[in-house]
Amino acid sequence: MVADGGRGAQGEKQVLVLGLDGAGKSSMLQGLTGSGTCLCRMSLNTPACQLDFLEIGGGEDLRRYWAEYLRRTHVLVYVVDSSDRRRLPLAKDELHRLLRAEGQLPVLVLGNKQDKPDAVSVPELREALSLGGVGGERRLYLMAAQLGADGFHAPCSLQAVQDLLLQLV
Ligand SMILES: Nc1nc2c(ncn2[C@@H]2O[C@H](COP(=O)(O)OP(=O)(O)OP(=O)(O)O)[C@@H](O)[C@H]2O)c(=O)[nH]1
Ligand SMILES: [Mg+2]
Repeated sequence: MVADGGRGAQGEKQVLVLGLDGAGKSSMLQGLTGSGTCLCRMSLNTPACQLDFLEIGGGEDLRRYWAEYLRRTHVLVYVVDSSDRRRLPLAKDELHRLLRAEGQLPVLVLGNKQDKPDAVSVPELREALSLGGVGGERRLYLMAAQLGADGFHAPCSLQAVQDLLLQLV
């Protein structure tokens, strides 16, 4: 691989996966890449390119490092636990901190755990995360997801995630 100091490596696209602890980041990576282990770095070969996923944990101690990984990233996946109503304001603040740090980066927000009875809907999530005001040139998508209820992955939603990522990188 050529060390180009930026986002140029042809064929390899870095997908940064962030979100509060327990949001479902590892569940998404396990579902997409089919790997049973819980590593924070995984690759997925598609006909178009190789998607290199990098997950940084969402615990309070790790969040302060999130922004440092944005520069080499082609697309940010931000996973939110839609049933964690108490921490939606925190998830919003952390997301907007990232959006301010990188003005152009494409973002896919996943409203995860839609299977849970207390999950907020996609329109409610758009409101709670203040996504309506994110405008300008940025490509930002919000998708409902159900990434890993007790090891169960909804294959359709994972395929949709992969398809959208390939459009965004
Ligand atoms: N009900 C339900 N549970 C889910 C879903 N996605 C993930 N989980 C569960 O939520 C818990 C946390 O998921 P992880 O994927 O480990 O979360 P994470 O974002 O990687 O968390 P950290 O690595 O600690 O930052 C696990 O017990 C998962 O099985 C979902 O869509 N529905
Ligand atoms: Mg994890």
